[in-house]
Amino acid sequence: MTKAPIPANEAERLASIKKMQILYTPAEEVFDRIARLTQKIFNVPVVFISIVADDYEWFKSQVGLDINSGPRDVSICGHIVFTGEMMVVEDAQTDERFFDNAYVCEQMNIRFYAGRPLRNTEDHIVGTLCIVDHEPRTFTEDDRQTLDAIGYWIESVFATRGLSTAMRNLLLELDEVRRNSMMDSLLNIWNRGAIEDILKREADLGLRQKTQISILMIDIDFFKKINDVHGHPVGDAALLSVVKALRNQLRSYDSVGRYGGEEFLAILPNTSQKDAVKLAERLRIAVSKASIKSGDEDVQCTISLGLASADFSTETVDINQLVVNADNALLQAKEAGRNRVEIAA
Ligand SMILES: Nc1nc2c(ncn2[C@@H]2O[C@H](COP(=O)(O)OP(=O)(O)OP(=O)(O)O)[C@@H](O)[C@H]2O)c(=O)[nH]1
Repeated sequence: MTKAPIPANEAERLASIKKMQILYTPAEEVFDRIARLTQKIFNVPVVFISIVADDYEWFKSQVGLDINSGPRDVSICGHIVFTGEMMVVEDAQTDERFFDNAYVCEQMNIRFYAGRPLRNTEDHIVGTLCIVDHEPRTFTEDDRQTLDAIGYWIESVFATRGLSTAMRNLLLELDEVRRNSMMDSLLNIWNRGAIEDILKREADLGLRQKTQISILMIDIDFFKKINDVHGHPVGDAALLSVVKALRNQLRSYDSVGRYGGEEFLAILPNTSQKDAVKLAERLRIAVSKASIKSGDEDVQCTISLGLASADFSTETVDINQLVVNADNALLQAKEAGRNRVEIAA
């Protein structure tokens, strides 16, 4: 196996990645959508957007892969970071650089690989967009141009990535190990401690900037029954499907975290009650339309939502009380029959 050489500007490259606040962050819908679309366009089983860090590579988004990082010294993407060029390996098993690579042979069963370098706004190569097949493939000039265009799109997203100030501030304070410990490992969203921290920061910002804030307490309806009837793995798949539907509708500067087993807290900064109601309805409908496979059966689930809003320009806001209010509204939504949004009094 040929190890990828380390670029001459490695220290600057790593510092530039750090500034992006992208490593060990929750999944972001925009990257996941691009990865899913790439999979459809090329009809490949595996797509990933990797960020190549000091001694590991981490996947910002992945389709068809159940790992989210790997060691850099066996990373094929590391070669692209070094050369800065798109790399196509039509059959990794007959390529002398990769035939005995641990990724190729074991973990990822890579036969075909194409990767396009991804540059950030400071013109550093931070990682790659990769497509992988378990069979050898040919890659035409047209295919190269398509992969290049999608890579360009990801680079534009790097440039305009709209995280909220509260989330950016939290990320700035955390090293990668702590970031990882603040995420829910099953759902790849913030855990309860993190979402509570973000809420406090949003409240501080709201107070300073005299804006409005809305929060949503969201709970899956009759979730116990899904587990009991279809089993825990289908329950897990249902959780993932709900999160996907929520993330699809939420804006990049909204935050969502797992508040309890099947309960989520969404924070909508700069959002009036009127706009939050519309968004909550969109979330409710999106979840009700999603379905999960259980054998031959399609399993559907719904959510109940409690909404609480506050206006920092006209009232003194107790953020803990706001959470209690959203929780009470959620309880009302449950009592009123579920699959509905209730607004806190
Ligand atoms: N599969 C799976 N189940 C979980 C997870 N976390 C919590 N649960 C289950 O979620 C269920 C929650 O059930 P309840 O609190 O009774 O609520 P419910 O059935 O959704 O009923 P309502 O909220 O009243 O509509 C319990 O059976 C938990 O075991 C998880 O990570 N995976």
